[in-house]
Amino acid sequence: MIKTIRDLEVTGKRVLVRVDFNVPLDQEGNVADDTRIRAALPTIQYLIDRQARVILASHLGRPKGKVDDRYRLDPVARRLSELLGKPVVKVDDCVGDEPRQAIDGMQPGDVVLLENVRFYPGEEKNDEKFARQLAELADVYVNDAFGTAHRAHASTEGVAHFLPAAAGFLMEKEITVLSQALSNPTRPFVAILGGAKVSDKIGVIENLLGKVDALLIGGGMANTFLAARGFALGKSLLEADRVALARDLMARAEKAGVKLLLPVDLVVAEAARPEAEPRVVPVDSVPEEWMALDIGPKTVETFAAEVHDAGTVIWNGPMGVFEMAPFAAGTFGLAKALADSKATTIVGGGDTAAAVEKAGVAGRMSHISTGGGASLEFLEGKVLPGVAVLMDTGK
Ligand SMILES: Nc1ncnc2c1ncn2[C@@H]1O[C@H](COP(=O)(O)OP(=O)(O)O)[C@@H](O)[C@H]1O
Ligand SMILES: O=C(OP(=O)(O)O)[C@H](O)COP(=O)(O)O
Repeated sequence: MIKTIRDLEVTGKRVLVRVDFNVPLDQEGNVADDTRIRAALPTIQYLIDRQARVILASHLGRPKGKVDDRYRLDPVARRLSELLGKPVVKVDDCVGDEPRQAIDGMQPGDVVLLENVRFYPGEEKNDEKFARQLAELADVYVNDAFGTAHRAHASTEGVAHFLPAAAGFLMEKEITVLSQALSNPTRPFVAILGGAKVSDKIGVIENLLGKVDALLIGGGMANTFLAARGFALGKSLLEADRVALARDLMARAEKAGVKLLLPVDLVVAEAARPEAEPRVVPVDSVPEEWMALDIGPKTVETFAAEVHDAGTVIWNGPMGVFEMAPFAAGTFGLAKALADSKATTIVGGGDTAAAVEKAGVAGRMSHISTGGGASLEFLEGKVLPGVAVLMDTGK
């Protein structure tokens, strides 16, 4: 059993809440999709209502252990303040004197947002000293960052060893819904993978092969598989060192009797730019200096047919660079297919959730998970490190 926020005494306490505010930003640096911020509101509001001092911590992007102004959390603080209808104090550091002083000045019910925890290398290394520095800021710890629960980092795992720790409401809800989907999925069980985090997520496929009936691969992920089939992909996003693995996974899928579908046509352009002139080509005709940036209409049709006949669908990773109009049709077409399907539909990932929202069909999904990689690893049957550390061991 996982401990939850209800099991903690929070009134008047300093509560460190790990949230996943890793949200997409627009060209001006403003929050482009606030799904993940809204998803954390029940926990934050619960703590405000109980007169806790709410100290929020998150990462944004992958600044690789260094301060990077592009990944500061100020725009997130502004959006959160609007959503809560009260001030949110943004601190420019996440450990040390500056946060300590801000926290000393807090009244019950106040909210502080710390700076990006990934500005310190100790975060991703799960460095004990850094975890202790975070723990020093608070009396209790709540983890509501389901989207980052598959990472054993200082703010998601390490810190929980040094404070009374429990899951927030979002974390609890995600685990409940995904467990139900996993326990007895209505078949056919179809998984759709796409997006850009290829090396991160390609390993997941091996475990999914034992669970699903069909696997549809699009987006950046598909390029590596198409390369493994021998197609030339021009300048497309492609992980050359994962091509052999892709080939091996396709062989395993065949052995396991899992239907594995790749794109049959692609939307290509000279560059990933909003004003680019896209062209639809069959997978064997990507021009040398061009990039595959979306799945083509024939592929959408094929994927939609699988979704139509499915009992359960999990989808993580956009089918193309949907942020730009010329490359959005594949992702939006698939989103619509899921919305129209009678299947249980579970969509996961920060960008995928944003895409479904942008397509206007978010309300027609069974569940939108705030975690992409996290929901995939959970559905593989893995115990996520950020969850394991919240288990009630009776201590
Ligand atoms: N063919 C492609 N080439 C380059 N980038 C792509 C391609 N297809 C999708 N993407 C990008 O993948 C990103 C999302 O990937 P990822 O982070 O794995 O998804 P999520 O956040 O939903 O888990 C989007 O920003 C999208 O532009
Ligand atoms: O956006 C996230 O994951 P996702 O893209 O798999 O949904 C999480 O915030 C984790 O980020 P990370 O993959 O940089 O560790």
